[in-house]
Amino acid sequence: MTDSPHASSPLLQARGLCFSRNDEPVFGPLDFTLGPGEALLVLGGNGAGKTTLLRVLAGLLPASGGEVELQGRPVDRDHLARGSAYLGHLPGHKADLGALENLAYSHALQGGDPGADLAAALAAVGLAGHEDSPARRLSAGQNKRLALARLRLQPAPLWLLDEPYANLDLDGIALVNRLIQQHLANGGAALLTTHGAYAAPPVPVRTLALGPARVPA
Ligand SMILES: Nc1ncnc2c1ncn2[C@@H]1O[C@H](COP(=O)(O)OP(=O)(O)OP(=O)(O)O)[C@@H](O)[C@H]1O
Repeated sequence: MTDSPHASSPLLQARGLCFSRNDEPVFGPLDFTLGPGEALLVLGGNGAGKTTLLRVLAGLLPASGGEVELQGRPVDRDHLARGSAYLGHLPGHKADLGALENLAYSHALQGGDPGADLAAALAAVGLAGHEDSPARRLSAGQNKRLALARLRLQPAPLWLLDEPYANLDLDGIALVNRLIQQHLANGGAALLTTHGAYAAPPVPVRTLALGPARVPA
């Protein structure tokens, strides 16, 4: 996926990465690496900091300390945002725009290939026939599928998937697994969280355990 002079470096490397809120540690310090073709499952109970970690790696939140490198280069939040594709709990679609318009909007925003066949991308996630449906009229699972179409078109090597199986039927779960498999086979990497005992990526995964959530005194 990269032909940079740093191609032999891990795709992602975190050293001493930590995040605190109001001086209360949420996670870390964490040290981990993720190579091309690898998946890392972030484990931890409710409130352990899994979403926060993914948001820090997506450049959406500032780390409180530590360093992150992408393909051997130290990166700031802007680089993280550009070098990763984040699939969060909330799909972030424009409620009044149709599925195809939403996809076109996010695709343009991420600087995607202007020649991409967006209708085919919708069909590939099972949304053929919903091109003109406003996002507010899509079900939770259909909104997740629309977010998966966006993810599939994003050229970022690092995928950050927060509960990617949530709201999906069995066919949708298989779709996520296929997308992860293809992404890894293409030299990408994925960090993901899942609470679902019913779903896990069909690839060897390493795990990263976050500590238990803090219980207020
Ligand atoms: N916007 C916020 N403002 C203040 N505290 C927050 C905010 N978002 C999360 N937190 C707190 O940060 C901690 C970590 O939350 P986070 O969402 O990262 O946990 P998680 O491991 O993803 O949990 P879950 O499994 O329930 O999704 C929790 O204690 C949570 O209450």
